[in-house]
Amino acid sequence: MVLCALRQQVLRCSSHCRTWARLLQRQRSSCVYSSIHGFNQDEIREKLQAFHGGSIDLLKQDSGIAVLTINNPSRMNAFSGSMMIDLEERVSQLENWPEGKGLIVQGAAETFCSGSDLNAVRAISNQQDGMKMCMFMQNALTRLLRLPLISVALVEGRALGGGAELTTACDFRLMEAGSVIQFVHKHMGLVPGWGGAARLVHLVGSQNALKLLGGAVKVDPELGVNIGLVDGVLEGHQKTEGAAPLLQQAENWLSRYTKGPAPVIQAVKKVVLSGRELPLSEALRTEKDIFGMVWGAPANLEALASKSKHK
Ligand SMILES: CCCC(=O)SCCNC(=O)CCNC(=O)[C@H](O)C(C)(C)COP(=O)(O)OP(=O)(O)OC[C@H]1O[C@@H](n2cnc3c(N)ncnc32)[C@H](O)[C@@H]1OP(=O)(O)O
Repeated sequence: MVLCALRQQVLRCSSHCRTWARLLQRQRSSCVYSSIHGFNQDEIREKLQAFHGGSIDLLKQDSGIAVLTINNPSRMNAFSGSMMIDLEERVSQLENWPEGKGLIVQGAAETFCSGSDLNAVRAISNQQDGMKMCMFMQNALTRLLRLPLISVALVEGRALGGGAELTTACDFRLMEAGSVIQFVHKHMGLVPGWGGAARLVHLVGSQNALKLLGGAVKVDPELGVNIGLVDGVLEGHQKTEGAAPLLQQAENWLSRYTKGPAPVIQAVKKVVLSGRELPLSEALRTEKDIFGMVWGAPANLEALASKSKHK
């Protein structure tokens, strides 16, 4: 009897291991570009490294919510080349965080991010380098969006150009009253290249995306909420007396979605992600695999044992 139960447990474990392996394989293929697309990650890393300044800082908290800070205040948190590399490394760390549940992406010193560092942009303004930088950032931001964590961009001050694109690589966007998201690319003779246009169309529809990009429209919190780009407006803590610090407000907002055991929250994100990205049949098969990982797992057994009512 005991042997039989043990055998069943071993079988269940090895089936979970196979499912994990398959899902991990899918996660590894999170990148859009690889060598088959002529993309050489080491080559572009070396080039980007030459444009240093600033950092991307990661704080993993015991609550399971991490904070990623874009930190280059003297340039309004513009992305230098070394920050692009930092971002990719921080995403790798988050991909390997079993206790993780949520992520807040913020800018340092009360502003979000003013896009690419224009000094680096000028230095690599030839077409080939621009394309390589674009592929590197699309890979990093696609992996950010595909993390098994529920992510929020906390927009304070300005999110311009690539900064606006970065907000779309999170599941949700929160804006402080008075802040602005603006796809200024048109004014720079550009279009988004970090995947921001494709994600924007998914978020707000092609009509609204065309208006925002074609008009380089300044999106304030009210417009953002109206078109479905923005999920919540936070009180400016400096202007509103008694308001909690913005990061605290964002953590409170996010915590309603991250409450619970990490494997369950990660599974929630994974089923939504597969529904969002995969054709229906494949999404259904992935959902089945993910379901198999939570079914009969500790959180499920505990919930069954507690005979909870959902009142
Ligand atoms: C595919 C990616 C496409 C892209 O992201 S292209 C880049 C798009 N972003 C931009 O064009 C932003 C340009 N900057 C601005 O419009 C303004 O600086 C901004 C952000 C509205 C802030 O204006 P102000 O508050 O008046 O402050 P300021 O202009 O004096 O800026 C303070 C210091 O920050 C610097 N800065 C701001 N954005 C930068 C950027 N993207 N790259 C490099 N440096 C940047 C700015 O040059 C200034 O430096 P400094 O004090 O003059 O040494």
